[in-house]
Amino acid sequence: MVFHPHPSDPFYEFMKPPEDETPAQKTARLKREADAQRINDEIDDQIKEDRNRIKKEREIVKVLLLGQSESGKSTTLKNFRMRFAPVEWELERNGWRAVVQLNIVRSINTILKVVEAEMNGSFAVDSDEDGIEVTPISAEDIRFTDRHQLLMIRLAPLAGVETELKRRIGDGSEPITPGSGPQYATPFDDAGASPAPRRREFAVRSWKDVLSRSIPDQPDADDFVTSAIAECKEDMKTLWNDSTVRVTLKKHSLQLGDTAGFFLNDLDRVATKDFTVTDDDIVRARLRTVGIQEYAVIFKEVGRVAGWEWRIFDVGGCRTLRKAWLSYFENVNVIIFLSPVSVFDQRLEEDAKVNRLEDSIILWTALCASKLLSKTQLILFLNKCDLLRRKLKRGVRINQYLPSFGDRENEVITVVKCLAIQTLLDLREKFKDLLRQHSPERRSVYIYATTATDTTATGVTLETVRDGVLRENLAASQLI
Ligand SMILES: Nc1nc2c(ncn2[C@@H]2O[C@H](COP(=O)(O)OP(=O)(O)OP(=O)(O)O)[C@@H](O)[C@H]2O)c(=O)[nH]1
Ligand SMILES: [Mg+2]
Repeated sequence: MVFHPHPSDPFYEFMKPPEDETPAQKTARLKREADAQRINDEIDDQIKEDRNRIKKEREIVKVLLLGQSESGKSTTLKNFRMRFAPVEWELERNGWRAVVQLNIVRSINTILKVVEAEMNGSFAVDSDEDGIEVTPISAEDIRFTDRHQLLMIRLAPLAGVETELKRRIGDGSEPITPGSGPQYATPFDDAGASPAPRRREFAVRSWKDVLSRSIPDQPDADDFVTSAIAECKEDMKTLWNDSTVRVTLKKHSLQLGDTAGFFLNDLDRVATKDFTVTDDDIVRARLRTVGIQEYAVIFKEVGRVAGWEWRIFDVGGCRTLRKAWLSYFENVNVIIFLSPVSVFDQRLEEDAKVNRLEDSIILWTALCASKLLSKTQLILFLNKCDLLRRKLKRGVRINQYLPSFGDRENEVITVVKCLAIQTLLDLREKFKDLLRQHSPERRSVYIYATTATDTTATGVTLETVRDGVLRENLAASQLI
């Protein structure tokens, strides 16, 4: 609507039409006024739109998943998406089939390499992608037979299957060697030395690239990879269940059952032509993150809030990739830090000198001390509780590796459950103390004991986390 001032308005004199205006002049004037009004309205709309967008962006919660490699960041992201973005989750389901298949053939090929080295009586520090360190051991107590030779021959095609799967998964994205290059213990440090990585693992820049590629809706039973895996099923089972092979793996300290992407106990189901991927398979499948992945999760209704959006960023946790985290620290609302609790007897893949739990502590301390992150809400997941229990059951103790922990030699805690709880309590206190000592200002941290592969329990934890963030946000906005 064109604005016409009232005769009492001081602008009236300026804006009133000339008295001798011809009909043509009047038409032109009215058009000019209408054009001016339209432009005005467009500018008003744009301002309104910008205001709404800025308001909405302020309401979007920016969440970073941080932690060392294999701490469970991507698995936590999968849980978020499974629980709160079920439609997209379903669309991606079949894309994970190839990742599970790659996990299977990699485990088998790893076993084959160790067995082969053992059969040859040789030892080698393998520098290829698996980086299996085969140490010399006496061959007397390991007796291989022709049956093993035959198995090796029959399973040899799986090397080609692994290459093909990597080509498919990596095609269009970029297989990278995450363990090489300058290393950063924390994102705030200068580059440290670059020791040779112990094991190199297949990685892609983003799942989106992998999963959005042309993936058939149904398993293709005639596909070369699926057929080859199905044909090798019985031999793979025989290899995995063979007692001589098990002794060999044990001698080389290869705890395959505890490693990422382990599916050898599920071969009857997963090594078949009509294998359909379950939720559990997806959370157990391992695909190392190299690039930073961003996913939006929209909560339909939380209390009285509807359509609340979280932007979740999943980073690569390897030391060579930590510098890249820094550019995501600005305006981050929530950090979910994952510290795997079962790793106290393990060393970093990228630097064999560093104990994995100590690495996690260094990283947590640096994040707590950062001024840039002093307003960020911290949430700590003490993850891989299932593996902690399994390790404790095997008799491995934290104070054998880190003497400052669980220093209660006189205390006899025989029940694994109690020991696990005690270890978790010790760790919780340690992480809390570090926050208290290093945070630039007083703040709290929410700590959860998690097993990210247990999707039911993790789903409940994520709801609690979401509700906690909502409460903190409301409290903060009332303070403002
Ligand atoms: N048993 C067990 N396995 C877990 C748990 N959390 C994660 N995993 C497995 O550990 C492996 C590594 O987890 P990811 O989520 O890929 O680790 P990440 O932190 O994203 O690692 P990067 O991408 O290398 O930084 C996967 O195979 C997961 O299935 C857990 O609580 N228990
Ligand atoms: Mg990851």
